[in-house]
Amino acid sequence: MVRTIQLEGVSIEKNGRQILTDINIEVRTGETLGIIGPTGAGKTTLLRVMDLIDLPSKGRVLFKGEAPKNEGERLAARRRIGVVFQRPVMLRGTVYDNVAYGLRIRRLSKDEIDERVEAALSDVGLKGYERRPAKVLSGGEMQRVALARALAISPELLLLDEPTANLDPRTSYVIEELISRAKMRGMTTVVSTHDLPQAVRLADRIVIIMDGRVVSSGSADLLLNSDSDDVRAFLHAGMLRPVDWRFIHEFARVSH
Ligand SMILES: Nc1ncnc2c1ncn2[C@@H]1O[C@H](COP(=O)(O)OP(=O)(O)OP(=O)(O)O)[C@@H](O)[C@H]1O
Repeated sequence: MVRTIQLEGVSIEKNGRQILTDINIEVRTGETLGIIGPTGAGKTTLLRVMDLIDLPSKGRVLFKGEAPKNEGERLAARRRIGVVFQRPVMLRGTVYDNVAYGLRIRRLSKDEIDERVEAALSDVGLKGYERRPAKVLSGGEMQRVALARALAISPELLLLDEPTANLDPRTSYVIEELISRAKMRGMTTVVSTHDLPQAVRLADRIVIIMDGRVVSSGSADLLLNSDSDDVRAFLHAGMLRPVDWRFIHEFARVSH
């Protein structure tokens, strides 16, 4: 089985705080992996580790089977990863400039940049926004520009941190459809979310993290039938009894 990224015994400590402990996760090429967990569990930090920004205090991270051996290799690997964080950063300039950013760094031709920016903006439903200043967009629009920027580079790994947290239901639906279409094209995606039905709709496998540790992982069905106390505790922490969770799962399946 081909793996795009693997975390082996990864621990992260920041400012004297243990944030992630002994994480073992593999992301298989072509799959969508859902990361769910309560607020503060370490989901964003986990995505930062997968984006090769946060370096483990212990353990190692393999991208395409290899751990970057030096700074040059780490940066080269990072260029193959697209990421959208929860609070997207807009660069100065227009929407076009923002989406073109990674393509210019990669020194693509002007024609190819135009083509890719147009395709990515149309994918996220923002065709016609090219000339708008990015910094005055609404939160939801910024989120979509950030997603277009990540998709435009045709990443080998797409990391999405709560991609619909600030969006209205219709825009959330557009984004979910986009993630599903990217998956159909073979995109390897990791999506962190608070939204359990969303995880069930999008993910092939789900990892539950609590207090910086993986407490369970597997298909939605496997989690549903889990008799682990930790998983049940999470469902309760999310104000969901197992019976609600079961209902959500059925609903997600029917409404997909
Ligand atoms: N630089 C840092 N120094 C100290 N503590 C940190 C640092 N960064 C994150 N943390 C702490 O680590 C924990 C995990 O943070 P993280 O942002 O990864 O959680 P999360 O699961 O993404 O939360 P949320 O769902 O609320 O976004 C939190 O308690 C946070 O306060």
